[in-house]
Amino acid sequence: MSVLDELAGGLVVSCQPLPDDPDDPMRDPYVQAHVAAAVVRGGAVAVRVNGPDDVRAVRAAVGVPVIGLYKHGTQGVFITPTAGHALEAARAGSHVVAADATDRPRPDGRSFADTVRAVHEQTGALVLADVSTVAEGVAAVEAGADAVATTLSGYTPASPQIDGPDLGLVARLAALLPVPVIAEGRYRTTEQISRAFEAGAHAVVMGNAVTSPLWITRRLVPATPRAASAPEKKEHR
Ligand SMILES: CC(=O)N[C@H](C=O)[C@@H](O)[C@H](O)[C@H](O)COP(=O)(O)O
Repeated sequence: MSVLDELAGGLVVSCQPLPDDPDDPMRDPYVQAHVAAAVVRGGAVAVRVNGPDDVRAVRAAVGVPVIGLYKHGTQGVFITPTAGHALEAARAGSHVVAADATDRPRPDGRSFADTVRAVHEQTGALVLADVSTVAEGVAAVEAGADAVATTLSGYTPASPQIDGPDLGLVARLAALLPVPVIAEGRYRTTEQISRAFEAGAHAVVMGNAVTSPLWITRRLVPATPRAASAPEKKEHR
């Protein structure tokens, strides 16, 4: 049985600190290991984790598959941008390595296929292609990806800039591709999860809406009167 079979019909939870806030107090492998253990206790069938240190800590804390990535930078191709990052994520204990498979230029000028080849030849991990369009999904499978995720729809110029998840992309990829299609990106509600499975998703990934108190609180606070009148922010410890 492939490790991807363990994800079938389930909820995957992404346990990551906020990429755009270097001071997110959740940026700590010990913390992420506990977050991962909690979501697994809640029923998550797998977890998605960023960086070798967090992958190692989470791998030791949970018994479900770990989808590891290794972000480098915040612009352009930054989710596991090179084969070197992918190999580090795999060697830290990822069962599946997620990497950007969009058609944008990669920082080392190499291809997504090079990353797939390196991971398959040098480790036992599978490769999950994070894409933003149908064409990128098709190309990722031709390059050898074991599964495709809609993670980057909404984050590239070629994809629709919508507030909610790109359910249309899930449906089109699921109808076309011979590999599992994973729905990811801006899933917030149980209804969206159901609609992704109806569209043919193999699994659904939820991140910030489950695992980032910073992200969740920042979305709630603007609804309070205090937010409108707040003078300067004081921190009480
Ligand atoms: C675009 C990008 O960098 N996505 C990253 C991928 O690993 C994460 O920052 C997201 O939190 C993750 O994809 C889950 O998505 P959401 O938090 O929307 O449920």
